[in-house]
Amino acid sequence: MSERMPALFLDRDGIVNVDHGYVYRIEDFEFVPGIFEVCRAARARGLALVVITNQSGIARGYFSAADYQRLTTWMQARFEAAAAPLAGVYHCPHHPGVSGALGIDCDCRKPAPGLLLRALEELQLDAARSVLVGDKARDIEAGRRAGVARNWLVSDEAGQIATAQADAVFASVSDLAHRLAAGAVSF
Ligand SMILES: O=P(O)(O)OC[C@@H](O)[C@H]1O[C@@H](OP(=O)(O)O)[C@@H](O)[C@@H](O)[C@@H]1O
Ligand SMILES: [Mg+2]
Ligand SMILES: [Zn+2]
Repeated sequence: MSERMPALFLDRDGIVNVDHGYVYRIEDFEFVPGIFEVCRAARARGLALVVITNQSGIARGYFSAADYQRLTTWMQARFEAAAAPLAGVYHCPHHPGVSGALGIDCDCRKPAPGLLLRALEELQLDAARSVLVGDKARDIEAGRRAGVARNWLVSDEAGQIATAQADAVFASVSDLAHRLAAGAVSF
């Protein structure tokens, strides 16, 4: 039996790309500075890269599942081209506050741990050696509930670390990239 790999779980909006609000068009998808450096550092340490994202814009009718998939396919190609291939991308299309089939109280919308638990199982990942990077308290909570060992918050809001119960806080993704390069923090 092969050994489970550790992972770097990445929130999407706010960590991979600038959160302009329910982004679904390629032309609105702006990579956050430093994200590829962080991902290459993780790959160099043997971590699989997995994106975990709430996409309630689908349930809300702001964009379609096909729109989401088109952007995701393009994003995956950009990661490949940056020598940081993604092992998986998991999304929650639901929102409990809307009508329709996707208007459910699901187990995958963060802070619920469902997407992480699915990725851990399907990709045979080791939560105890994994790291999650998110920009919201709900990302940190999902990571903790899934048993991810280290849950890091990127936030420029003072006081967020205590509220979010994060294991570390970074002012920006490029701040994290610089600290990794300097050896001040490691995967
Ligand atoms: O950060 P991740 O999980 O990758 O994705 C978040 C997005 O789905 C959107 O989530 C929304 O929150 P609500 O889903 O409406 O609560 C808002 O925060 C939007 O600005 C944001 O674009
Ligand atoms: Mg986010
Ligand atoms: Zn869901």
